[in-house]
Amino acid sequence: MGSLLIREWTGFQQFPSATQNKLIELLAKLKQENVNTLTILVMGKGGVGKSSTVNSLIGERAVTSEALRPVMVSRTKGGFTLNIIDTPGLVEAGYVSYQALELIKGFLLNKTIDVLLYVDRLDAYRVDDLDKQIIKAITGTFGKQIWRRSLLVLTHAQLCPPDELNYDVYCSKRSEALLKTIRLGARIRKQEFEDFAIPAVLVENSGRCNKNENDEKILPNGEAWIPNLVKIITDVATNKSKAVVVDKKLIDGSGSDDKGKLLIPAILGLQWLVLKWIERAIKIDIAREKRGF
Ligand SMILES: Nc1nc2c(ncn2[C@@H]2O[C@H](COP(=O)(O)OP(=O)(O)OP(=O)(O)O)[C@@H](O)[C@H]2O)c(=O)[nH]1
Repeated sequence: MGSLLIREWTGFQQFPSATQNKLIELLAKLKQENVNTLTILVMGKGGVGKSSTVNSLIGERAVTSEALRPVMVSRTKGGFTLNIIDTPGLVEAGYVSYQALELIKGFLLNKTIDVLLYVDRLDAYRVDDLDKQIIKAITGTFGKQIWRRSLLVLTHAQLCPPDELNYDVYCSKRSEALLKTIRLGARIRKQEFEDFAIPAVLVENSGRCNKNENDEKILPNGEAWIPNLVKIITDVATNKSKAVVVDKKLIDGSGSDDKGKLLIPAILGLQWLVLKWIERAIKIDIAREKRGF
């Protein structure tokens, strides 16, 4: 982290004062809980709006799109440090990019992930097996616990739903479909998943996003989305679950496969017993043949 450049959070001044006031309140709340640093990891497929969301949160064009490697942007304000890690898309030629995951893993070594933003588009209508494979790969890399520290972020939220569906109904259908995919891909029991409820948050990064009378960017339902996104991030960061420490053990053991690894000695032992049993049976057979049976 020697070369890490931590700059003053000047982009903060770009937010309208109504947003600034709400953010100051949220930062004060974090301080009360002794949270002085937040490290947010942003992941998802390519082109879903990861970099744009990072820039919206920072309030400046801090990262450029199509980064081939993870990039961390760090900003400080009043003793608080915000780190946001933008990552390359997790799909390459229609498959999960394990190369991208390896790069992300390596970059995260010795860092702690406080919150994961899993980004997808609100205006995509399908969830398919590839989505499930991506969730599986993330879970395999960081362990199931990462989902307790995550938010589902849906970009392109300023849309007109198809088939004249009501906006809220459309949004909940899309987020439910993605949350179900997360549950199935991460193999989390339904009850457990419902207990820790991953929040879904809507985002509109476009410069053409509508604004309210206070100049804040709003969603079609009138909600100012930047303060709402930051609020949900702070809720997740303080939800009493453990942050994900990316150490060598996690990287080598790759999280959720640990249970499988524990079974390896048992399987080897069983194999040895079976071999011994076969050996014994063969010896008995040979002895019988010698005795002329
Ligand atoms: N209308 C609209 N466009 C968006 C939104 N978010 C991102 N975009 C656009 O979608 C395109 C892709 O956005 P990026 O932020 O580069 O997406 P990314 O996920 O970082 O892409 P990769 O770096 O390739 O993985 C860009 O042209 C953005 O301007 C959004 O909320 N609304």
